[in-house]
Amino acid sequence: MAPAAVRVRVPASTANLGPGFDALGMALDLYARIEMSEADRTQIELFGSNMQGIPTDKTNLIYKVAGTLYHHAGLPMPELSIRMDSDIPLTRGLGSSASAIVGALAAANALSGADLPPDELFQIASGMEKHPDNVGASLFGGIIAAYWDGHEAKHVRIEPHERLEALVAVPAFQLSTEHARRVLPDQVPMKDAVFNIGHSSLLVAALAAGELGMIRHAMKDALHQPYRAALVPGMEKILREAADHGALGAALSGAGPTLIAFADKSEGRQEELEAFLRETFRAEGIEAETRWLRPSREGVRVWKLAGGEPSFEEFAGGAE
Ligand SMILES: Nc1ncnc2c1ncn2[C@@H]1O[C@H](COP(=O)(O)OP(=O)(O)OP(=O)(O)O)[C@@H](O)[C@H]1O
Ligand SMILES: N[C@@H](CCO)C(=O)O
Repeated sequence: MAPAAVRVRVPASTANLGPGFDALGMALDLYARIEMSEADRTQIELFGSNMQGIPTDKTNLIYKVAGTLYHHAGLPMPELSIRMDSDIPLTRGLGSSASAIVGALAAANALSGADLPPDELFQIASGMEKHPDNVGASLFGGIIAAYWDGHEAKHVRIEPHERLEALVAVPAFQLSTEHARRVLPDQVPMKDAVFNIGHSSLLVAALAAGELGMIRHAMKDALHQPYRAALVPGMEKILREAADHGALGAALSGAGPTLIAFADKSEGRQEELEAFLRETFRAEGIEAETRWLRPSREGVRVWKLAGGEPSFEEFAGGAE
């Protein structure tokens, strides 16, 4: 039976991990939350500072994605009451759009009673986002190796190593994926393609085998980061020197402008690495907020509400 209301919690994600352009993603323990129920008239309420500028009418991405799910399931689209809160900064390379897509699909899937299997949601989400890296991570959690060929997406999930943690440096400016894809060339030299196949393969093997020491050799890219460097001052220096300050490896997170550095929790050089990232950005005149995150082992989680649950504000504040 379809529930009267549902809530979902969906993780942020970092895409590419350097060489795995449009193919690798990792879920991070930073979350967005959505509550959805049927209503007489559509109403969208957004909470928190990360929702600024997001529309609250039927052009809202959450509402539109829910419509796609109902359409896909062959069900009539109802009017909806939607509430959303997010700790994921918008348009910074931490997968805010993927979290919105996956969160809305999972919520509408449960609310409608369609109960499509997770892989079907993955197909729909990959088609919407046009690459499977962020949506796969937000949906399944952990680390995802995936492709989407324009018709079909396939993935394998890798369990993150228990000592792996990530430092993100989030600059105080936005960079849309659309803009950061426009600077990429249509064609690349064969040697760059071969470079990325080798490094991406090594990275996947290192992550799967838990060989953290191999990450610094593998996390190098010739397909997108060199072209995007001009959009993110300080990025080249961070990618070149982060390992000298205790990082296992560093990459542009998704389409940027956030930089992400991975570390081994047991090595104890967190403060040095954090200062290096912040000061490198500051030397370019950019304020960046730094934050340590862990991989989120869990992907999107759904609760069907029966009544008597804590308020949405309490849920958004961490109550479950
Ligand atoms: N909760 C939301 N509700 C509605 N629209 C959203 C929401 N979250 C993100 N979006 C839309 O997605 C856009 C950001 O998508 P974009 O792909 O450019 O960046 P990102 O997903 O944050 O980063 P990246 O894809 O590089 O990891 C926002 O400007 C907004 O239009
Ligand atoms: N793989 C994508 C992630 C951003 O959505 C890119 O780098 O453009």
